Amino acid sequence: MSGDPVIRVSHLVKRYGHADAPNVVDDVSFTVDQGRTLALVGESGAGKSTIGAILTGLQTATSGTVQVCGEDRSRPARSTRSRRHRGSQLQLVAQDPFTSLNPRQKIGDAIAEAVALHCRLSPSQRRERVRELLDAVGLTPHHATVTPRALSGGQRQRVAIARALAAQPEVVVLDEAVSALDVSVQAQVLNLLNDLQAQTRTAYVFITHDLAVVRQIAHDVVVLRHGRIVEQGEANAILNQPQQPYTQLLLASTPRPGWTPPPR
Ligand SMILES: Nc1ncnc2c1ncn2[C@@H]1O[C@H](COP(=O)(O)OP(=O)(O)OP(=O)(O)O)[C@@H](O)[C@H]1O
Repeated sequence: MSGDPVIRVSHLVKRYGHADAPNVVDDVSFTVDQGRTLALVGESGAGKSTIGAILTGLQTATSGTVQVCGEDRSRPARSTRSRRHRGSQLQLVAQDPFTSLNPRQKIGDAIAEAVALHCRLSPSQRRERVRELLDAVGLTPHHATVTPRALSGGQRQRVAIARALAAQPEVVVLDEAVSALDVSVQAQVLNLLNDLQAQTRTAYVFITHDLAVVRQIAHDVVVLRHGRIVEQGEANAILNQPQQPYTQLLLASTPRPGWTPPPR
């Protein structure tokens, strides 16, 4: 894998519905290397989630190609085996883990289920792996015994991350994964993601409308508007010296480090 991007998206186009419908993703190309975080940013309707849905196989591209770990993902998986194989390479963490967590299932069982799907382990090895995953995301064995309702939003998002990591994927796509959290909890989850990445070299595709979040997590940025790339490059360059008026406008509406709230 060394040196090869884990994600390669080339000339991606997506239209919903008839052939004359507008392209909601229009000729988008980017790569993501192992151990790096690419942020897809842009205002509502820019096409960010559609790109995430194509990467995760929930949507099919109209044209263009998507490769994950060198394998073509442009067509949907045909078999359960192929879906599982793809899941072992790429996992999704969505904005609201309530949609992916069964409200009646204990957290330990939810994580054990994800472990069992991707690794052949004995029951005792599986319990050990669940403990390791809970520990990796800053939760305790006690949390394994409760249902999602007993957890805070930040803790639920940690569970969603643990479930994604159970597959030991090369890539995690995070679609507005911290948007619903308070800023301080957001910072904790972003720190956790950074720490996990340093250990595992997992690549992240981070979908967000929030440039303050981009500042904390991204190595590279793709700025989208109406489905097209406005600007792309290293996060430092884009955030500190944006070249395009649209990026400048996005940045101007985002608090910067050192920003203090106006007096009340
Ligand atoms: N299933 C669908 N059918 C038809 N149109 C869709 C569908 N999903 C998204 N769209 C349209 O595609 C465009 C891009 O939507 P998308 O959700 O990808 O944007 P986004 O940048 O993620 O926005 P947001 O931040 O609001 O989620 C929008 O105009 C949206 O209405």
